[in-house]
Amino acid sequence: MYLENISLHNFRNYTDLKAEFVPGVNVLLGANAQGKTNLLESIYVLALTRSHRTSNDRDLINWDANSAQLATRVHKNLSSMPLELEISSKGKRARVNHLEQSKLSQYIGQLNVILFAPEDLSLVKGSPAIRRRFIDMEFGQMSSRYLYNLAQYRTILKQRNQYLKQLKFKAKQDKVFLGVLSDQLAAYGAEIIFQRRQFLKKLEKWAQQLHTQISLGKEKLTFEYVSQIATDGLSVEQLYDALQKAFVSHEERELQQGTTLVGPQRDDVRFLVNGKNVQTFGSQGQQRTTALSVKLAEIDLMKEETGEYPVLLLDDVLSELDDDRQTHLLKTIQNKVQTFLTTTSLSGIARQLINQPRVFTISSGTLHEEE
Ligand SMILES: Nc1ncnc2c1ncn2[C@@H]1O[C@H](COP(=O)(O)OP(=O)(O)OP(=O)(O)O)[C@@H](O)[C@H]1O
Repeated sequence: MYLENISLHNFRNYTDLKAEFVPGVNVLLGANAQGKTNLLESIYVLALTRSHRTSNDRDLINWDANSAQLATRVHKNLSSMPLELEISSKGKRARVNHLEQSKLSQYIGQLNVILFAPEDLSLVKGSPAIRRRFIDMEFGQMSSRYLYNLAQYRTILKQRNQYLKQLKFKAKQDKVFLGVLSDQLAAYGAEIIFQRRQFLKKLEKWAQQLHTQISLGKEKLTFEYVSQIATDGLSVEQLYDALQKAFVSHEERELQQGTTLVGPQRDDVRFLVNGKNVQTFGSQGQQRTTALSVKLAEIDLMKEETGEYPVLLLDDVLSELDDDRQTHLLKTIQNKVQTFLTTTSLSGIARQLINQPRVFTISSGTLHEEE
């Protein structure tokens, strides 16, 4: 799939922007703080209805305005379709083919994007929360059922945590309602863990191939799902039973601490290179290769799952990669993945590897196409 164009009204520092893109590589060139990342962010927001760098939607609206409008035409399945998103203090409204969607989860998935930024190294080096967010965001784009399970789980988790806090201060504890919440949580939690494991299995297959290529056959990348309960090879029903048992065995501690201690909100994924945890034992280079392989693997996985390649957003990453990795990345995307890449200079980029890029210069929220 690719974006034919974009139109932004009062999004960040773009008061009025209209641009046409090429299906190949679109280079966004400009000095610092001109709006390069804002433009990538707008594409990300059009895909996922939320930003990758702020959870406060107000930040996305121009400081002098009350609402922002974003629109694009997405080309896929040999035709094209308009997507529109409005962000205001009242919330978000999304339209597909001019039809308003009653739920944002119905809108998400029409446009698939993969964002790659320098901080993606934290996917390997950072906290488990970063990896959970990665799984949830990427997998959520491919499965509305997963998004639904996640939303249900989060709502019940919040209720259960509130209830645990209340119980903590009660002399006489009525645990019947806690049992009901635990049961619901186990049901959604089991689905989530099952789907995550399936997703990771598929992603691992693609990431493994890429990692082997980039490391010239020297390294084998594997993934491991990390949870307080045993999850290996278990069905949804078995995971449900395991979670229920875990809630029972953790009940005393949960009551003391006033929070839920087991479940997918605490799980993690470990990346292993030649059987060793790359987070603790990997060199800087191995960690970079792992992050790159995992991100690039998403491109192939999305194609496998949805039938279309996603749109790739590269925020200032080419200059961060050494020549070999840069070459690998550019060869992977060449002629198949629409790519938007931001850079402050073209000098560090192997331009000969990019087939007929369209170069836009960005300055103070305006765009000019270079001849
Ligand atoms: N809500 C907003 N309304 C108006 N302007 C905004 C808003 N949010 C951010 N900006 C402006 O956008 C600019 C930052 O743009 P952006 O983050 O896209 O920079 P960039 O071109 O990617 O630069 P760098 O190369 O430093 O990352 C800043 O000048 C900032 O003041």
